[in-house]
Amino acid sequence: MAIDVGLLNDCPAGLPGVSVESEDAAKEAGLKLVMGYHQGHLSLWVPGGKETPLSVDFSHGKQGYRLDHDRVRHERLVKALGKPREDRHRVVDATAGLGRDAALMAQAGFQVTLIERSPLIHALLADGLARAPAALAEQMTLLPCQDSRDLQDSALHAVYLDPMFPSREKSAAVKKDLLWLQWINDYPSLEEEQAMMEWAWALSPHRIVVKRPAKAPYLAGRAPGFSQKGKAVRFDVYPLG
Ligand SMILES: C[S@@+](CC[C@H](N)C(=O)[O-])C[C@H]1O[C@@H](n2cnc3c(N)ncnc32)[C@H](O)[C@@H]1O
Repeated sequence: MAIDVGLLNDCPAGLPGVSVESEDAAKEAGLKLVMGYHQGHLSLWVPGGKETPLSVDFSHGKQGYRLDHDRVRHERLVKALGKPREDRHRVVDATAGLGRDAALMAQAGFQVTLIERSPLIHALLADGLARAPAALAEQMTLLPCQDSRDLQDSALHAVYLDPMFPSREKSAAVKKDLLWLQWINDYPSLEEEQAMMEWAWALSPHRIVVKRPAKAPYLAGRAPGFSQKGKAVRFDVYPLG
């Protein structure tokens, strides 16, 4: 079950969580995470913890480096997407999360529609996009917080899926941001995975690309046409036409 997050007074209105006056109050209330503004970014962090707060930043740090024009075409995700055909440059990122993969796809030249159903993660993403470089932000459209399966769309190059998958590693080895995402999100059931695949199929994109941990079973048990394999993750590609 997802945990409750402490919401400081400066958080956007309407988010789910427990209102707290201060970080100390969140800690005293036993809340594992708190949300508020840190250095001008909407952020999530462990109250009283030493870890750097988590926010979405498309300009600096590791993400900024990966977005370099020359590097992006070497990314396995971009290879898995292949070259867009005709005038189909649009990709639906149905599990947008913190928008990292969406930014790679946008930088590779795709027009990306981002969908995120967790209100807290959606708020982080919206804040990051509001600060993103204009050229990148123009390639990315964040829809209002919703379940992607409510979307009907057509003429897509690809639907991209990166649903949560339980980590096999011990907590200390799991990256901080991944661990925190795991705290506030529930894992999809097999039925949900199947529904996600069926929805993606029904949109008739040229291909569906699914990100999985390297050793994880195929999403919804469906074998892909081929995979782009890396050490830690692989991208399963379902060419549809
Ligand atoms: C592993 S994260 C994705 C990380 C993302 N690829 C990135 O680069 O930051 C999965 C995200 O998908 C979202 N999600 C899962 N099922 C969804 C659905 N049916 N509709 C919209 N969002 C969904 C979860 O809330 C979670 O934030």
